[in-house]
Amino acid sequence: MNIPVEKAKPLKKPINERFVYQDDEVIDKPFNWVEFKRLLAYMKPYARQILPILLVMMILGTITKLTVPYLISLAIDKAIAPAWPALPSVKLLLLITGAVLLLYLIQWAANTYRIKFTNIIGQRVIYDLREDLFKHIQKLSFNFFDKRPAGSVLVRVTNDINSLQDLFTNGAVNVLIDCVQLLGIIVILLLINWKLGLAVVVTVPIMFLISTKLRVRIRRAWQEVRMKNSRINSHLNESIQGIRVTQAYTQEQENMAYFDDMNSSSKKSWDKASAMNQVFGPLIDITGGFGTLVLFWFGAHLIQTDQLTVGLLVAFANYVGNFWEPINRLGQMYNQLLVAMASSERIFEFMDEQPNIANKPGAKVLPPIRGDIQFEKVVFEYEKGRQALKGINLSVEAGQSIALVGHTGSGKSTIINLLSRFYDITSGRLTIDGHDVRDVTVESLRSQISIVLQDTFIFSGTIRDNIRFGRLDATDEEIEAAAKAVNAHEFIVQLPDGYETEVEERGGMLSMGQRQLLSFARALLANPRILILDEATASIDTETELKIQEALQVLLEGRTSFMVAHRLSTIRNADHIVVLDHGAIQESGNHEQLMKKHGIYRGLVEAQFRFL
Ligand SMILES: Nc1ncnc2c1ncn2[C@@H]1O[C@H](COP(=O)(O)OP(=O)(O)OP(=O)(O)O)[C@@H](O)[C@H]1O
Repeated sequence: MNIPVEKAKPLKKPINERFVYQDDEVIDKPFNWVEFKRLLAYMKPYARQILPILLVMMILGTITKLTVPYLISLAIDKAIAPAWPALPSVKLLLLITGAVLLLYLIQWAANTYRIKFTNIIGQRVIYDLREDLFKHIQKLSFNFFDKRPAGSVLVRVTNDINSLQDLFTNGAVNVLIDCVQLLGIIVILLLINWKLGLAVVVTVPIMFLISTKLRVRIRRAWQEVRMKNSRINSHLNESIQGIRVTQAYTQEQENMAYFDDMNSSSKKSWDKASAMNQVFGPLIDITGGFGTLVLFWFGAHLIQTDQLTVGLLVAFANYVGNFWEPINRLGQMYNQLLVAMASSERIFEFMDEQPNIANKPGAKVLPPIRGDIQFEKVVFEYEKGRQALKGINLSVEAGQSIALVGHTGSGKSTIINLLSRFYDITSGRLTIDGHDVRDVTVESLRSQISIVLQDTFIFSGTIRDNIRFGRLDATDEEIEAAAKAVNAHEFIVQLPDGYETEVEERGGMLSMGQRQLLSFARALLANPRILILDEATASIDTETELKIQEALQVLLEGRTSFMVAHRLSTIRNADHIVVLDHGAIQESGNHEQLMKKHGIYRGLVEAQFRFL
């Protein structure tokens, strides 16, 4: 019988290949002393105040902890077993019990304060680190962000700093305590009975080896879990940001399948890691049990041969019980340290990144400018060998309005990026009032230029705060005056709380036009000599456009302005229209002059007219 063979479906691109998320997790890193010292330097400012207290608490805690087993051995040998002739045994027992109680109390107090101060140091260090990192990232130039997805920057400020938090709040000080405790126990064991001490101490390296080896594997397994979770986060972030596009193209199923894939892979690695974790406990117990076996077997022999008392054997067992704890923790700490080192490496990598655009030594403060701008044979490359601007010559007088026109990718945004010195030109010269932009401080240059971008960025906060972003010391009256001047006041007062209305990040509740008017008010408040508008009127309705046109007149008044606009109707009144093509100026002049030329500009205007 012929069974019909189902025709193979054409292979779709596997969904796993659709989304590629960079793994921002370094699985294994050798210990790096230089970085470790750099990390410890963050503790320095607090070391003098807090470290001595910590040390005292640590020593107190350890001494009290290690004295208790010895007192118990005394109770057994001197009070319980044979009565001491000098003192009635009950009295001695009571005395010892009181002493033990007191010691426990001191130990409790010392530990409480130690934990409190460790947390204080840890939190302060993390606060400083996070602050330093954020401050530094804010200074980095555009080309740094061009190279990295926002998610990867975010992960370093959050996840990596958090993984250091563990090290500073629990780790660093506990290592010290554990080392002191371990050393103390070894000395006491050898003092009580060196033979038995040696027999027990020999098991330590075995225990340490098992603990470290196994923990390395467990750590890797958990790192894999973290890596997979981090991918889920990236996908989640992308999915939420792009939810409108996903729904518009009905890609929910595909997205779900991909998410499912990642989710189950994360679950699998979690199962694996947790299974390994479960092996660890019993294994340590078995080794510990083996140590105890040696202790009692050899201890019993020593008691029989009168080399040890019962009380001392109990004390021994007690010390040995306290012995595994620090060893176990030290192994754990070592792993934690390696993870923290990987994180700190990534953090310091960012901190060492130098902003490309920095004040050169001896840079002057740009005095208040008039607004004359000169581009002299300006060449610019984002990437070496690929010229985005090919020798631009442009002379702009103070107060003139310049419109930049051209096909997509012709270099319009690049020109305005260079004006604010977001990038440095590759060759040529760019001057403002005769000052080369590279010779003046970045702050003094940018404070005299305002930029209004097409995708106006609205920060979460009130409407008032968002306008005030233009000049932080502006009064409420100045803010409202600016809003009135650009026709924004009218819509603001209609909002539920007027100027105090809280807008979500990116201004989701405002329309495009409203966002634009807000950013005009922000720019007007800053009162810059040079104003840059990037496609400011691209996507709004005619009525809002009229309002924006009016606002623009107010905004442009008396300033040098650069306007990038795709709607050519909005730039008809510009003093000078510059037509760019493939990074070079092809035509320039005012609207009438360019229309007469029958060149690119006229072509663009006619094309738009036909389209309308
Ligand atoms: N950050 C960047 N890194 C590398 N190349 C870039 C970068 N930004 C722009 N370019 C390239 O530089 C050229 C000019 O881009 P620019 O953004 O100035 O064009 P534009 O005229 O403003 O285009 P549009 O009208 O589409 O905004 C393009 O070829 C673009 O691919």
